[in-house]
Amino acid sequence: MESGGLLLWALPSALLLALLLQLSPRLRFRAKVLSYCALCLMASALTAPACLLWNGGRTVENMRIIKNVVRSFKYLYGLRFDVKGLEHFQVEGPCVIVSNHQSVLDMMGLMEILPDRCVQIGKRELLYFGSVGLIMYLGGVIFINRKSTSNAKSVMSGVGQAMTTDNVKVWIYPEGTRNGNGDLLPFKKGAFHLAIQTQVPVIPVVYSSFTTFYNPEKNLFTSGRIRVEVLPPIHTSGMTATDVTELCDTCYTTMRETFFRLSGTARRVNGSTPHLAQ
Ligand SMILES: CCCCC/C=C\C/C=C\CCCCCCCC(=O)SCCNC(=O)CCNC(=O)[C@H](O)C(C)(C)COP(=O)(O)OP(=O)(O)OC[C@H]1O[C@@H](n2cnc3c(N)ncnc32)[C@H](O)[C@@H]1OP(=O)(O)O
Ligand SMILES: CCCCCCCC/C=C\CCCCCCCC(=O)OC[C@@H](O)COP(=O)(O)O
Repeated sequence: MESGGLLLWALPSALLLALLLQLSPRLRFRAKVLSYCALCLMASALTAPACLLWNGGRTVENMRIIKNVVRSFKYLYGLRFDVKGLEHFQVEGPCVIVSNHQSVLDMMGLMEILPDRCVQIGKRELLYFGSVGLIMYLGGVIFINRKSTSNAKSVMSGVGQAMTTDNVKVWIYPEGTRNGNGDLLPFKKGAFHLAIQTQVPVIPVVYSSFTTFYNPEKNLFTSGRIRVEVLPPIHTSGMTATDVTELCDTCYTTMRETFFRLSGTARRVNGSTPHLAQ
């Protein structure tokens, strides 16, 4: 096609698309989320060869490369992180880090503060997200089958051994799924079993609510500021399987209080009308 003809089609199409994006908040929201997914896919495809060349294959060392790439994404989406308590990551040896999980945007918050030699536990399905699955595999992400408790448990006990022999930290989202409703879901216990089985500290990390700048129900995806707090380690030496529930409850209560404080929002009591957070 001649360049004049191309211009005749391309220009009005671009203008029409821009107009549609302006008119429809839903379309604008979807386009922005889609752009995030495309960015992740593209960045992963470009970073994977660098990981292979630099470190030769699947290793936690690749997380440093991934982290440096992902940390630049926040500028594209106007997101800023105010981080407190990073000194609590300075523990000797392995630990289990637990944090709240609100959306796919959490990857940016994760990479903002990810300590060295730290891998995440992720659902098995992520492995099939094209280049994103590949980069996660290369970074050493541990994939679990959430549909099979026995499989998840046996993978987790293998993780425990690797943590101590390879001096690796593990990052787990104890809610077990994304939750953007302005509260925390009840915690699953795998992270706390792992910490007690390996006798390593649990370090809770809390991200403030995204709801003021990211809310799929309201087609909202704007720039925003996220407050992050790394809480002091909870030591597990001497704890046994009978302490799992108490450890899990302590973490949940502390993280939920911190979440409401950081978000400056209301506290829900048994799903009822929220009371103002103190
Ligand atoms: C360069 C550009 C890059 C672009 C960006 C791309 C990528 C960036 C790269 C890397 C980033 C990766 C980030 C990955 C994030 C992934 C996020 C997720 O996928 S979250 C979902 C997956 N994670 C989890 O589910 C973890 C939390 N879940 C659990 O801990 C669960 O307990 C479980 C182990 C999965 C099991 O769950 P299930 O529902 O099946 O059972 P229950 O929890 O109810 O437990 C039943 C029963 O078993 C006991 N239990 C649990 N675990 C253990 C254990 N390890 N040992 C012994 N017993 C265990 C539990 O206590 C229950 O018993 P009881 O009721 O008696 O207490
Ligand atoms: C050739 C295959 C093409 C596949 C296309 C896949 C498109 C998606 C591409 C990129 C998305 C970027 C996602 C970054 C990683 C997000 C990790 C994440 O947040 O996973 C969610 C998981 O914690 C919990 O899942 P659920 O809330 O239980 O659900």
